[in-house]
Amino acid sequence: MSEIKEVQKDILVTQDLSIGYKQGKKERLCLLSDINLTIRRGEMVCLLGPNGAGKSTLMRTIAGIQSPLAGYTLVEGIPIRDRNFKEIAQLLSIVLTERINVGNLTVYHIVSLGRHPYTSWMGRLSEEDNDKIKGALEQVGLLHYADHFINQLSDGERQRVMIAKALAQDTPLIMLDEPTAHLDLPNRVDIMRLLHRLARETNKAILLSTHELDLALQAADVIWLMARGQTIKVGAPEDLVLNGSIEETFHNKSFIFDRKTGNFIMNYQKKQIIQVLGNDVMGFWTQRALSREGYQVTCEEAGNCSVKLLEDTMEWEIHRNEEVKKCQSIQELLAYLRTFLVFD
Ligand SMILES: Nc1ncnc2c1ncn2[C@@H]1O[C@H](COP(=O)(O)OP(=O)(O)OP(=O)(O)O)[C@@H](O)[C@H]1O
Repeated sequence: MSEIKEVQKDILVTQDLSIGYKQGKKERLCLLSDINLTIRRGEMVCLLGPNGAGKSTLMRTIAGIQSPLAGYTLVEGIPIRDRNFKEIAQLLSIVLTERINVGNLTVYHIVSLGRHPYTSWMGRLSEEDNDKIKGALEQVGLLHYADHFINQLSDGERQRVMIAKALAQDTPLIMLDEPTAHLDLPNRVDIMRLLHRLARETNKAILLSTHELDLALQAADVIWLMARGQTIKVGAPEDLVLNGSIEETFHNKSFIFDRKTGNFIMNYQKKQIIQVLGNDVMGFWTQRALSREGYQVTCEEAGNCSVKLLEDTMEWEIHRNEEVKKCQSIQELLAYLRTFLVFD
């Protein structure tokens, strides 16, 4: 009991958790064991990892949907294991990936479902329930949509409705399974920013699984980095970049993780070396285009070809042997380079 008291300052604690599957009477597939993780108040944690790493299994086990092979999860010091549905629903709320398709329900009605663990068996909403629903809609910026039917909303707005439902449920921990999966880039950014702001404003703990590495690196307070059979790496995104954990976890011969920008760059086979004179934004995009074309770009003198960037006029000057050719676009530059790649 003393152990449990000690960890109450953290909203979520996993203690010596083992996750996996029972296969038959004796066989077990243990994906990972001795998982000891915590999430503090006001913190947004992103769970990242390649396909099949065990993210969904970990999320389901934390949420009590799946039994752990060993160990347990505590939310505000209360063990999730063996709690009934209503008790768990007062400790954690879950936003699933699936797009909801309930056209004849209003936004208000859907968010009100979050109050289910608190209402009587008749489901009648009290004044407090209605206040929480309106407050949740306000927090996600959708109060003016309260009377709209869900099928009148965009995917981004629907996702915000589901987040409002979780807020109305008023649990210390909110878990989201790939919350940006069906969204375009502006909506993905909005949802991540919203979740980060909500963690701060509500002082709740937010845990989400995602494949959005770049967004997670920018928005998460903490990243849990999961790879099959390896201990979960935990840290601020920047620490995990600097210590090489991100690169190691997503290691693949098709792309390279650029520690300077936090981006993955496609790893093209380099056939030729080319000198590029000039840098800045024009240099960055020229280098990207040349890499795709199979050139290894250098600022040193190399080979028989160099590209000079004329930034004032946005032109590219190609010097090859004694010839000089000016191009007005990267497309033209690449087309020109291709003409003599064939003959070289
Ligand atoms: N019901 C099951 N019984 C046995 N093994 C399972 C079961 N569900 C998943 N697994 C295995 O557990 C491993 C982890 O799966 P999980 O879905 O947790 O990974 P994930 O990281 O969420 O993957 P993804 O990113 O593709 O969603 C996989 O190798 C999968 O084959």
